[in-house]
Amino acid sequence: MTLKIGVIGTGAIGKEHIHRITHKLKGAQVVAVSDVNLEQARAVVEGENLQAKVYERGVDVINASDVDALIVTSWGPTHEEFVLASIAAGKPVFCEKPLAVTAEGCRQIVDAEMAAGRKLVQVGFMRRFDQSYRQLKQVLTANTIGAPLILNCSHRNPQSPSSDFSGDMALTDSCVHEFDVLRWLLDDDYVSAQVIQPRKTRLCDAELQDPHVILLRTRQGIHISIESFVNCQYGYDIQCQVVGETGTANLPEPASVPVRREAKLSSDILVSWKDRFIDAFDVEFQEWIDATVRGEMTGPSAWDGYVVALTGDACVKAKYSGQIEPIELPECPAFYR
Ligand SMILES: NC(=O)c1ccc[n+]([C@@H]2O[C@H](COP(=O)([O-])OP(=O)(O)OC[C@H]3O[C@@H](n4cnc5c(N)ncnc54)[C@H](O)[C@@H]3O)[C@@H](O)[C@H]2O)c1
Ligand SMILES: O[C@H]1[C@H](O)[C@@H](O)[C@H](O)[C@@H](O)[C@H]1O
Repeated sequence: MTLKIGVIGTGAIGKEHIHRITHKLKGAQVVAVSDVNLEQARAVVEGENLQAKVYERGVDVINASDVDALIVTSWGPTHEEFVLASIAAGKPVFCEKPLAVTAEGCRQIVDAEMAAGRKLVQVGFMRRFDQSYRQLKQVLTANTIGAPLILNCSHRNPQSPSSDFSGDMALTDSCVHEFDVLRWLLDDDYVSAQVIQPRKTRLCDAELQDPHVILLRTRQGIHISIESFVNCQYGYDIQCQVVGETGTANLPEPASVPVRREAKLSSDILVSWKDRFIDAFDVEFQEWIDATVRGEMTGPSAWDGYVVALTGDACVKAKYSGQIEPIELPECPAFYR
């Protein structure tokens, strides 16, 4: 069976996903697209040589009779509406992060999915599908470095990731990837957050605080430090080091040829999330397509999206209070265990 997909949002990542589904992956076809920028949606259909209808409204893609499943890659504040409409239509939906821009919005989605009685929602936390994170998890699972005690992580973008990047988006839009992948890596949850605002870089919008340092504590007492620096200038650099009782384990660097030349040793650093996680996105979508065809949902769930949003909210609160703020997670419903 070929899974017939409708895509809402044909911007940067929407285009990427349409391309990989059409030209790289197996088992799915994009049959409908929508974007408030209709011209752009039409250009993507033409550029990718798709046999797909272009709809003015996302909700019409969701309700189209030939669409089996949805991909939501529109602007973050629209996600909640489209995910809820997909659940109401009884159709599986892959939603790019954030699941919703508020924790309340994520909770509505969790409640709607549980009421529907079937897992339909997957959230685009692609790092769980990245080979280097999977290798790091294997090292921890094999107990190679003993119990994890401390994590030192960095999330660095060369420049602010989008033109509308503002306010606390470093905490609610960028570091969501760390919030998700680290609890998955450790099989743990967070209990508190503290946010430090170091000296600001001059090389960004004057109103933006950049960088941030986020300190999280987990139920097992593991201390996590995340440096978020979204205008670091030099590249797209994601780091994670786990300090365990008997050793340390680092997230492997993306492969690059070390060059020795003119008394220097150098290797390339990537500059975009598109390249750093290109293979992870491919694996993420192939697994989603295959699971959806089997009638299953195996990736990061709406509950994961909700936990991440609660963590982001606690970080925003901690940023302005200057205090260590508790992260109070409700018990995970049996539906998601
Ligand atoms: N997983 C990742 O690493 C990753 C990377 C980039 C973006 N994202 C997420 O993907 C989403 C899109 O990001 P992007 O970089 O492609 O942004 P973008 O601005 O390039 O694209 C967003 C698109 O959504 C469209 N849009 C806005 N409102 C809409 C509506 N009501 N109906 C249909 N289309 C609408 C816009 O016209 C635009 O084309 C964001 O939520 C972002 O956080 C995730
Ligand atoms: O939307 C983007 C994307 O998710 C990237 O992976 C991340 O590095 C950026 O900081 C974020 O804002």
